[in-house]
Amino acid sequence: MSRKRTRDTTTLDMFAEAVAHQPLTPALTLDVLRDWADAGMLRRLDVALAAWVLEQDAQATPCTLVAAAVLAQMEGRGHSCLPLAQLVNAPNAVLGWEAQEQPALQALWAQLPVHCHDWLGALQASPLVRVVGRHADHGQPLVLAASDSAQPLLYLRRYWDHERTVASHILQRSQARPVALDATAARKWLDAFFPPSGAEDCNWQKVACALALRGHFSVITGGPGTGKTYTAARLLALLFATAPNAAQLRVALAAPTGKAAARLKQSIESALHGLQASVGDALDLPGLVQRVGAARTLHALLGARPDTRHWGYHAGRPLDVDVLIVDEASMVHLEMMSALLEALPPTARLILLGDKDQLASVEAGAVLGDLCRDAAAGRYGADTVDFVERVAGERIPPNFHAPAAAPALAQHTAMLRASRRFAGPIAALATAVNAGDAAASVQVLQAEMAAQGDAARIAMREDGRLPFVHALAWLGRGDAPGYSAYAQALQRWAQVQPRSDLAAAHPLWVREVLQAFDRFRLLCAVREGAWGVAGLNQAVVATLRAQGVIAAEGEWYAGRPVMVQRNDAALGVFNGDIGMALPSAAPGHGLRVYFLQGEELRSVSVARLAHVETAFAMTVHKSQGSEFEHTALVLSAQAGGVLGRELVYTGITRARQHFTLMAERPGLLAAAIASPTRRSSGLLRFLEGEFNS
Ligand SMILES: Nc1ncnc2c1ncn2[C@@H]1O[C@H](COP(=O)(O)OP(=O)(O)OP(=O)(O)O)[C@@H](O)[C@H]1O
Repeated sequence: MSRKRTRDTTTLDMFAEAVAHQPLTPALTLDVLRDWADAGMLRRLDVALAAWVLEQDAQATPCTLVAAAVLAQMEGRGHSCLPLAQLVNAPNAVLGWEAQEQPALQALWAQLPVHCHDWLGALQASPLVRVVGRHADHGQPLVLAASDSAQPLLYLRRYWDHERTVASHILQRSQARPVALDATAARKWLDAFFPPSGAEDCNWQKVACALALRGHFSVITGGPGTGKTYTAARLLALLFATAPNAAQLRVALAAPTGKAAARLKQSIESALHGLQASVGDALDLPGLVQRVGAARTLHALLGARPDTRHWGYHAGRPLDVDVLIVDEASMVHLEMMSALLEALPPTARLILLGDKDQLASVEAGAVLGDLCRDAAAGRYGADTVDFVERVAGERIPPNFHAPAAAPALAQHTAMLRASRRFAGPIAALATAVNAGDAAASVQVLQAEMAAQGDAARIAMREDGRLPFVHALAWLGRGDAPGYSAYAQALQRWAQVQPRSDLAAAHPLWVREVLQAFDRFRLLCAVREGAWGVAGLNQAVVATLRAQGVIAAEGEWYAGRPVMVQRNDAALGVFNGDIGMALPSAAPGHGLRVYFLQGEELRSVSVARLAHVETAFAMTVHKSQGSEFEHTALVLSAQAGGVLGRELVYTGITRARQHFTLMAERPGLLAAAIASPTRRSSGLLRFLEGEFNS
């Protein structure tokens, strides 16, 4: 069979033709998979797994090899396992290939067994596959979890282990005996922290605190501005107020990125200061603020060892904490969650905060989404309803009660439903997108543009004209800023540099430039292409050069915003941190990269920062945990399967005051809204006790 490195219809037709006229042997199967990798339909890594399976098991059948390659492909797309029956019956529902690739897929499928049980039989016969409940664990590289009642799932061993670890810890934590609680004291403090407002039927923030007081595990989810951090700060104060040994309470704050961690610490501390008025001298809140450790990335908290999968803290050397609050938990991938739960002592309380509807991590797993499957419905059991009424004085409305058996996890989960910060057209658009209603989303956009013209808070262009994207990036629109505000701040260096009080003026100027830059951001669905991160970064740099704002050449220039790509604990910079190269105050000391972390300004010499990327444009994935006054979401027609509902929702909810959508062609927004991302995972089945070995 010929090998071509481009994906064109002729080549793919030739694959289909060749497969149709030869008996399908394992060797031919590998050839087909390699051809697919050459055509860019699979990764070489995916085929390498299939080839390795055949090397190790000479009896491996074609369907075993295909399942192995697709499993590896799924892992690359963020799934923790492969739903086997779906692959057998509707391969393209799993693979999502384009129309021109269908004949090649169909030709191979015509030669493979039609029934899932034949695939299962082939996998079960392989010594490389451990069938859960049937085979002992000998370290087999693949794990098959099959049951009569539900879809069989095929795992790479590593992800099976991680899901099992996460599920067993969460089950233990959510089924553990409730913590002994002085209900009268708890009620007193809950009433003090959440005075009646009459705004909602049920104060879900108060409910969330009550639920979290009862156990060692709790999930607080909600959209932007629903008060997750506000609630978590009150919860901390409650734990402090009701702890027998409050003066020794060890509190840690963490998030997947440095920026989100710093933001969490800042918000918790300001919320605690704000509480002082309602507690007077009765509670030593400054003492509690002191007990809150530095906000850290999860990598730093767990003592990640660079370039290894090992962690400094684990079951044998647990973290030294009593309460751990993790923000932006939707970005915590399966492996990280597994490491975190292993390292957390059983007596410590874990509080996960996050928006379940946001994009999941790039890496495999969608743990928060899985854990929050029941969050909207509530599903609270009678015990929980009684407890909340007794301790918080809140009546959970009957439509949130469990109709029958109440799932253990749901009793530890609270969803905050009212946004305090996020209102108006941006919130209406986010709600319509989240509901999967493309027509309503477009209507919200059009109504705002028609009514407000240039002053519209949300706007959209779908005509695919790149010059408009470039103009937006420079000038913004109406009151919505672009990068010209940052350019002006940057150019003030000419006035700042000669000042006699430069040592004092320099940090103020650096803050001003960083804050001006943070007013606007271009967010992209993809990295490559003119409508991706690479093309838009180049375009903004070209505009800045043409305007004489930055140096005409060179990788490093004053005003270059960079995003850190790798954690470097020694330098104190972490994946996702954004800083800016600017002249240092000391003459002749060249450029340093300045980072604003909370209120603290830090700098690192450019020479020491090896793994960074220019950050005028960034992916939506990397923008999680950040917000900008004006956010522009740029949708490339090349984004394919990446364009999904969660990506659009996450992009919109990064906007504080203005949101602009720019699409390469009409219909991209509607298509994205119609494509919710479903990550395959067996976590809920683990939690329901279906897999127990
Ligand atoms: N019950 C409340 N009463 C008054 N103000 C509130 C209440 N809940 C939240 N807020 C305010 O609303 C704003 C948003 O709250 P907060 O930052 O806690 O939300 P969040 O869900 O953590 O937001 P994000 O999406 O940024 O993570 C804050 O200014 C907070 O002080």
